[in-house]
Amino acid sequence: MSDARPSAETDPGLAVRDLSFHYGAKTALDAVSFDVSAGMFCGLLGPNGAGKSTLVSLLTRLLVAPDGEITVAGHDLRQSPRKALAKLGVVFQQPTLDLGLTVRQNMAYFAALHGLSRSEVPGRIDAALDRLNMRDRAGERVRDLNGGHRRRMELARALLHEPSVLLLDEPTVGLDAAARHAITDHVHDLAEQGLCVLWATHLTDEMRDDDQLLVLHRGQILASGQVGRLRGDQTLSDWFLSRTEVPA
Ligand SMILES: Nc1ncnc2c1ncn2[C@@H]1O[C@H](COP(=O)(O)OP(=O)(O)OP(=O)(O)O)[C@@H](O)[C@H]1O
Repeated sequence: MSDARPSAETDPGLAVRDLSFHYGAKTALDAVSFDVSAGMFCGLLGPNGAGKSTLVSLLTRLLVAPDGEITVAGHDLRQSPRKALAKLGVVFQQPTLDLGLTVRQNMAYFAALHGLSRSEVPGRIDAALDRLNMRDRAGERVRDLNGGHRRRMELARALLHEPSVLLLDEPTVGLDAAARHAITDHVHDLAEQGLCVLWATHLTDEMRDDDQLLVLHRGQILASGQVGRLRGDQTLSDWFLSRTEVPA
């Protein structure tokens, strides 16, 4: 019988199967399964303690689960971690930029960490900055950028090694409304260009009706599907609260 699972060449998305994780006796994730395809913007929404950070840590291999399977662009994270992580771009919740270096220097440093060859680095940096409309900032020190531009730079940096899956952990924390809007728009554009996007948040207004949504609650997937279909006539916020709120 042939293996019906998509290969790395045909599946640029993210697949999670039966993923469980426990901190001692505490279950943080309980048999979580989902898929995010190429070109899809998928929100991962969950109240405090739902298990989002644990899931992000497992996807980035900061934690390793004894049970379950994570596949990035067709590569099994446990069996082929290098290949899988080479296809994953990550924007962590806490900024990880050197404020004293310029945008280009920060990106060049990251490119070196990824093992990109010297000759291809300038072109990759320009291309990634262009995608975020940040090329004119390349020579500025990060210290002189506002919060929104710093986040945009981190996003450009996450694209340097041309990942097919982009993972963002509450990427708008600490930004004002305009910057939040801009980052959300940029990442939706990236999904439209074909990236597979998983966006962890607890802010319902960052989601659009045609986005996909995973609701994580107490370590389990409580609901999944297209935002507009899930929320029906309710606001997403009301719909989400009605399912996840703990009665007073
Ligand atoms: N190091 C740890 N030791 C024990 N329990 C933990 C640890 N880290 C997380 N937990 C528990 O695991 C569960 C999931 O936590 P996690 O941080 O993944 O949730 P979260 O959705 O990211 O929440 P938040 O939005 O508050 O960061 C929670 O019940 C939490 O208390």
